Amino acid sequence: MTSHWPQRGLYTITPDQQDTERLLADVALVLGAGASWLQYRNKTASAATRQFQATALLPLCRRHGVPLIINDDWRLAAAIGADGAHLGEDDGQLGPARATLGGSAILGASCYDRLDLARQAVAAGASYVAFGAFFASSTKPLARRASPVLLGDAAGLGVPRVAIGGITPDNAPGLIAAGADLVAVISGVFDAPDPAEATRAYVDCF
Ligand SMILES: Cc1ncc(COP(=O)(O)OP(=O)(O)O)c(N)n1
Ligand SMILES: Cc1nc(C(=O)O)sc1CCOP(=O)(O)O
Ligand SMILES: [Mg+2]
Repeated sequence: MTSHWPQRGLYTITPDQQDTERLLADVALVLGAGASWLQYRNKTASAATRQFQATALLPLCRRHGVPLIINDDWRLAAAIGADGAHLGEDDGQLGPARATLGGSAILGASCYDRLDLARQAVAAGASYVAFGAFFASSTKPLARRASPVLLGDAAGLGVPRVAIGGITPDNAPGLIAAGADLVAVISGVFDAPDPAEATRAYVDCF
């Protein structure tokens, strides 16, 4: 269901950035340097700011041919015409999201350290499954931890496997070798002194 988008590569996720100009400038650098997918995630902004920032990111993503996926809120994705949504355990059901966003939308599901959740997610309409956290994450220090073995165990699900959590250009190759199709990164890209250079370092892992 994600077929017209790249099925491998760097999946960048935005940080909690309140300054929209800075957000757009950093995302432009990252997309220009070869990121394959972008997720808009802002856990601290108001609903109005999230709508404003997500709307502003959409033409930028379109210019670079990169899908824009909205974290947590499939209704926002539908409202602005984004390419998909990412739902975790507290973010509602996949079924209504798929019914509203349509068959070609990218619909991601957090599966943490659980293959059973991944199987259920695919049955409910997920177009990719995400596992993590594989390493200690400064963004989410309390994230439960997953083993890379899970990525191999999920090989037969028929959807891309996304790895997340504390991923760096040094540890990404091990996850890719274990079966990750995309690696999802926040701080390793957006906290780097040069986000474009950091992006290229991840892209070179594939
Ligand atoms: C690609 C990807 N994987 C996992 C998550 C985490 O989702 P969730 O557990 O809902 O946590 P929050 O991101 O909402 O804090 C994700 N966003 N993206
Ligand atoms: C948002 C998120 N979800 C995780 C999970 O394990 O489900 S880990 C995580 C944080 C990812 O950020 P960073 O690349 O800075 O570690
Ligand atoms: Mg969530």
